[in-house]
Amino acid sequence: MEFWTGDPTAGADAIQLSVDDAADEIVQTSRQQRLAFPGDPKCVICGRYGEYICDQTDDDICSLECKQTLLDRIAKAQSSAAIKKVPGKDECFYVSDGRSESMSLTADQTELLRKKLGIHVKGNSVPPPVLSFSCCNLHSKLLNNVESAGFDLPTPVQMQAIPVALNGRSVLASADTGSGKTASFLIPVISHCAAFRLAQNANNSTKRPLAIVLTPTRELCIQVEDQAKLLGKGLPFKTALVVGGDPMAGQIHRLHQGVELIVATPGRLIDLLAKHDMELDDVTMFVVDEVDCMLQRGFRDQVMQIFLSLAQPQVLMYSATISDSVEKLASSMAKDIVLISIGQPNKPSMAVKQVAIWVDTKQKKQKLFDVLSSKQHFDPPAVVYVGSRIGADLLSNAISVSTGLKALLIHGEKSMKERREAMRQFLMGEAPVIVSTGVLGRGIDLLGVRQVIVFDMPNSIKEYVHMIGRASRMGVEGKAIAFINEESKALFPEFVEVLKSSGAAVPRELANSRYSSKSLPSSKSWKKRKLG
Ligand SMILES: Nc1ncnc2c1ncn2[C@@H]1O[C@H](COP(=O)(O)OP(=O)(O)OP(=O)(O)O)[C@@H](O)[C@H]1O
Repeated sequence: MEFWTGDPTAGADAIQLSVDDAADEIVQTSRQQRLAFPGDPKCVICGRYGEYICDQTDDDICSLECKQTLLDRIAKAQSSAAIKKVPGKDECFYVSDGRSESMSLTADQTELLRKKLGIHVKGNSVPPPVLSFSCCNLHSKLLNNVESAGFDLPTPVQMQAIPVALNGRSVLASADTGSGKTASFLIPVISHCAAFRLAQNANNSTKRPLAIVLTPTRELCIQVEDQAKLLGKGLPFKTALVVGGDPMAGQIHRLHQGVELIVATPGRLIDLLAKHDMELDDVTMFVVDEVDCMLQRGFRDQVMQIFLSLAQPQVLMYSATISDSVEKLASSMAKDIVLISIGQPNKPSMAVKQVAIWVDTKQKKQKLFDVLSSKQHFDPPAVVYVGSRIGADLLSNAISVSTGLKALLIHGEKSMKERREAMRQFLMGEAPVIVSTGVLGRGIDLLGVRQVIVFDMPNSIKEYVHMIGRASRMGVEGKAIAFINEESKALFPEFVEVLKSSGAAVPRELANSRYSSKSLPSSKSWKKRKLG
C-alpha cells in the first residue's frame, strides 16, 4: 500500500508510513524516483512514477520534494488569487455564459488578481481570468480529462487565455517555458470541436477538420497530438498527425476518415494540400505554437499560405518569447486580438539555475566530459545542445567513448523511426544523455530532465531561453550549463543581461569583453571617434 501522511516541512521524522511500507525508504527528491512506465500513476508535478498519494490533496506524487512543490503551488495560487479561498467546484468567479449562479469578478478584483499573478493584457473588454477549470463551462468529459491529467488548478496563462479563447477571441500569448501553454490552447480547441460535432445533425456524415495546430518540429507535433488525445478522450474529437518523415498515404487515410483536429508541421501540410483535395472550409480555429519561430523567415510563408486558405479563423498564437515584429504581424492576422503576457517577457524561467562557463572552442569537448564524469556537476538525464548535425553525430560518439555513458542522438537528418526510438529510449531512462540540435530546443516536454548543457550557443538568446527551459517544467527546479566564448560575441550584451537578471554569475572573460557592452558604438562611429 502506498500512502503517507504528515507535514513535509517537519522533515522525515514527521512522516508516518503504513505498516507494509514502514521498512521502505521514502524517496526524498524527484531525481531519486524512477521514470513512469506506461500505465503507471504519474507524479502530478514532475511526471515520474507517482509512488505515493499526497495526504492533503489525493494527488499522485513521486517524492517528498514534489509533495512540497505541490503544496507550495497550491498555497501560492490561493494567496495569489487575492481572494480568501480557492473556489470550490460549483463556486465560480468567472462565468462565461451567465448560466451559473455564482459571482463574477469585479473590475477591481480582476485588476488585483492579474497584478498578483503577473498577468498583463492588451485588448478590448478582455474577460477576467478564471480560478478553476470548473468555471469554464466545459463539457463534463473534458473537465474529467483535465482532472485526470492532474491539472487541478489552471496555471496563470491558462487562467487568462482559456476564457479569452472560449469567448471566440484571437490570442497572442507569451509565458514562461513549461508553464502549461499547450493545454491553454488545446482546452478551447477541444471544447469548440466537441460542441460543434455534438450540435451537428447526426445524419450529417461530413466530418471536415475544424481546427489546425501548427508547430515547428515533428517531435512537438507528436507531443501536442498526444496531449490532445488525452484531453479529448470520450468526446467526438479525433486527431490527425501530419508531419514529414511518416508516409503520407496513412495521413491521408486518417484525414478521410474524418477528424476534428490536424496537428501539423507547415511543410508537410502544404505538401499534402497541394497533392490532395482537402476541404478546410470548416476550420475555424488556427493555432500557431512557438509563434515567434513560425513567423520568421523559413516558416513564415508556409504559415501564411495555410492561414490564407482558411476563412478568417480564430487565431491562437503562443510562445515563451515574442518580439515586437512578431506581435505586429500576429496582430495583423486577427481582428480584435487579445495580447496576454505572463511575468517578464522573453526571460528564462527563474526555476532554471544557470551557470555560464567560458571555454575556448578547442577545450569544449574536454570540459563536457569533465562535467559528465563529475558526480557533483552531472545531474542525469541531461540534454546536450549542439549547433550542427555533424557536430551532434561526432559528439554523441565521443561522449560514449570518453565517458562510457550511453549518449543518444537526435537531429533533423535522422529518420522518423530513429527519432521516435531515440525519444522513447531517453524518456524510458535507457540513457542518461541525449545530444540534440535545435529539434528538441522548443516546446518539448522532457519530463524528468533537470539538466541542460548548451555545448554550442544558439544564434539568438531567445533560442537559448527555450533550450534551457527543457530543464524545468511547471516551476520545478532545473540546471543549465552554457559554454560561451568569443565565437558568440554577437550574443554577449543580451546574454550578460539574461544572466544578471536571473542572478547568475557572469564569467570574468565575458564581463570584461568589449563586446558585452550594450552601448558599444558601431565600428564606424568607433573609428570616427578615434580619429577625431
Ligand atoms: N494546470 C496544470 N496543472 C499541472 N500540470 C500542468 C498544468 N498544465 C500543464 N501542466 C503540465 O506542465 C508541463 C508543461 O506544460 P507545457 O508543455 O504545455 O508547457 P509550455 O508552456 O508549452 O512550455 P514550452 O514553452 O517549453 O513549450 C506538462 O507536463 C503539462 O502536462
